[in-house]
Amino acid sequence: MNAQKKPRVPVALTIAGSDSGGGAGIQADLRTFAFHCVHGTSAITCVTAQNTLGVNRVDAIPPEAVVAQIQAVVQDIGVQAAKTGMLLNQEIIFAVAQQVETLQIHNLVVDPVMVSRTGAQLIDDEAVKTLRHTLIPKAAIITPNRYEAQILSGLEIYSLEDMQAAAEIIHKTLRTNAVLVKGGGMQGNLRGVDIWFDGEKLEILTTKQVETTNTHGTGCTLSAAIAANLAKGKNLWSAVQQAKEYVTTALTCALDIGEGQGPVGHFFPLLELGIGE
Ligand SMILES: Nc1ncnc2c1ncn2[C@@H]1O[C@H](COP(=O)(O)OP(=O)(O)OP(=O)(O)O)[C@@H](O)[C@H]1O
Ligand SMILES: Cc1ncc(COP(=O)(O)O)c(N)n1
Repeated sequence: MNAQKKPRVPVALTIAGSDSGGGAGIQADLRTFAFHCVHGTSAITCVTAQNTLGVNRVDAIPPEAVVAQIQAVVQDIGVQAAKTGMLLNQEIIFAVAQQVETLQIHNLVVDPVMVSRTGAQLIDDEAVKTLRHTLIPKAAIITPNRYEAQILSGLEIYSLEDMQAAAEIIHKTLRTNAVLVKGGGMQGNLRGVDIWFDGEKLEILTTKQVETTNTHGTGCTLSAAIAANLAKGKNLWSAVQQAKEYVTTALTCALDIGEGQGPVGHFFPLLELGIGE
């Protein structure tokens, strides 16, 4: 049995960390998969004690346990797409990259989670190196935010031109199939503008800017939505465009909970249709 076994419904796998506050990580990914009518499966890499104010503690799951979760899902259920989020350390990254290769997991979205929006470093320096060399080259697309794109490209990013240059450098030096540099961390009217580059097409993705500080989990949600769309058989460019629309809608429904940055509202668009009241 391999990753391509066809189930009745599309299946996606998230390989990521748990966020106790429910805003990002595995919790955001599974809600996003469900909203897209894709069956969500998970391999948990670490457990964070976190809320809207920040990350208080992180406990790693042993790499063998991460591998066992991936194998349990893929060997029985099969997955049409997968995403990675917070992978924490180089042992986990290496183990995940090996499983992607061995189990032939296709349609892989790598969200190279390194620094959270609250400024917390979420992965150590050795792990960044391993991510570059083992997992990133296997991805259909990688989705760095502004700060991650700076680390991966070696450029300081302040303008649209900087974002475009970073996307081109990342594509060239890391040999990725496609890259989406996300602009949630940009200032002024660049906030929410993303850059796509696949070696041929350089595109600027713009949607309406949402005036909210409740943006926790936007990156996780975007990459999970891309994976969900790929699991449903959409091509990469359509998957990205539709995921961008979804994250914008979820942002307009962001939740004002906690004292810090609240999460996006994954299912709250349904309330407008009178479902879930
Ligand atoms: N205020 C906003 N208005 C519109 N779109 C936004 C806004 N903030 C973020 N986005 C969009 O959300 C998506 C995620 O980008 P962002 O740069 O926030 O990722 P991130 O930093 O990885 O997210 P996370 O907070 O999960 O780590 C992108 O498509 C980005 O353009
Ligand atoms: C488990 C986990 N995964 C990813 C993020 C990044 O999300 P954010 O930048 O919104 O904090 C996070 N904070 N926690």
